[in-house]
Amino acid sequence: MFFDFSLLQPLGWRHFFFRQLTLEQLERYTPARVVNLERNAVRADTGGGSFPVTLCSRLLFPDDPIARPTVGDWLLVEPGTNRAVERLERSSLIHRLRPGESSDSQAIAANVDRLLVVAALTREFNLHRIERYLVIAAQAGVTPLVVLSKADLCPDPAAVAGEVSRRLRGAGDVVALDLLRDSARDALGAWLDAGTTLALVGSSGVGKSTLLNNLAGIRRQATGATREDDDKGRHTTSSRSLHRLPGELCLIDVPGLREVGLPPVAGGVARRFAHIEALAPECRFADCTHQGEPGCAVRAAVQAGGLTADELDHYLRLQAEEAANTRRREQRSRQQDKAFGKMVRATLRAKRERQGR
Ligand SMILES: Nc1nc2c(ncn2[C@@H]2O[C@H](COP(=O)(O)OP(=O)(O)OP(=O)(O)O)[C@@H](O)[C@H]2O)c(=O)[nH]1
Ligand SMILES: [Zn+2]
Repeated sequence: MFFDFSLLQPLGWRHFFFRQLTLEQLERYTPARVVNLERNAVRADTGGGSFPVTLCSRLLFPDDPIARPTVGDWLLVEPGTNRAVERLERSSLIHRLRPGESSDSQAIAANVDRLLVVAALTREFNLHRIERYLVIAAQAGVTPLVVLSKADLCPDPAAVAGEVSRRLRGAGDVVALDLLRDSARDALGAWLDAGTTLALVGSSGVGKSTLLNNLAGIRRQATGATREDDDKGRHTTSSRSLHRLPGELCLIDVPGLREVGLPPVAGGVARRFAHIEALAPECRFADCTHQGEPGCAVRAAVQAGGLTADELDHYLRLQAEEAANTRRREQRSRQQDKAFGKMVRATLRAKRERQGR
């Protein structure tokens, strides 16, 4: 008796996941999507509502912490016991540098089709912060959709949208909205096919919950009151959830995502700034840093107006950050390997000594 897979489609199930299953797994387990994660409590859904699942120890303590199930992951669950025995390969993974002193990646959301980057058109508006999310999207291979909220508070939202759009260079879309009055579904409809999974990111107070409610068809009364200190701390829970919205949309909400350090893996910056990287081979020096060397094709592009100095400057800074994070991670894992090797040698030596006696 097989499970009815049509129940999973509104949850984002697709061929990519189905083809990972063996016949035996099909008979024994049910696929379930992780819809809530709070500390070690995991809830999943098979189409009929969420329920708690326990993770087998292999899933709970993988070699690489990034492999641990996160919101949006598909698990194979044993009916009856609700024990998850397997995590399916991900179609995408949004991750960032784990905040604090660590050099690890932190998984934010798995199996995401589009990254909804929300930024408010207020005094706190910051193009560089948006661009940072764009690198994270590029790293994950997920197309971004930038939602500029609070358009009603900005004298010329179209101009800002145009500026963001130029920076995107076709690698995503931009929409400016008054989230309290406009219909987000009308405005974003073209990008929201049934079965799409969105991940919602943006600073505190930019309107993420308002956008979620708007997409869910819940329109709160406009109070006219807007918080002035949008970027300042407001305590948010650590719970991350996947919400099911009308039109078979899944939206992953990541509260409290204020720090967005680039994950310690190369690739995101190069992909996001492919138009700059493509110029580098034209520089006179193969190791040109584009910081003032003669014959620099990248600086020449700035002179010619094809690139703004600000964009180049931010690219260089993000590139340095990504490289530093990656280096730190490699150093750490070398140290761990060394410590592990030392332990193995000590154990072998002890064994030899015991046998020698
Ligand atoms: N004028 C105006 N106010 C908005 C708009 N969108 C959201 N707001 C208001 O901005 C405030 C913050 O919105 P939220 O949706 O709570 O922001 P958030 O991003 O979910 O914030 P956190 O939960 O802290 O991450 C609320 O008072 C909203 O009513 C908009 O488009 N225009
Ligand atoms: Zn150069």
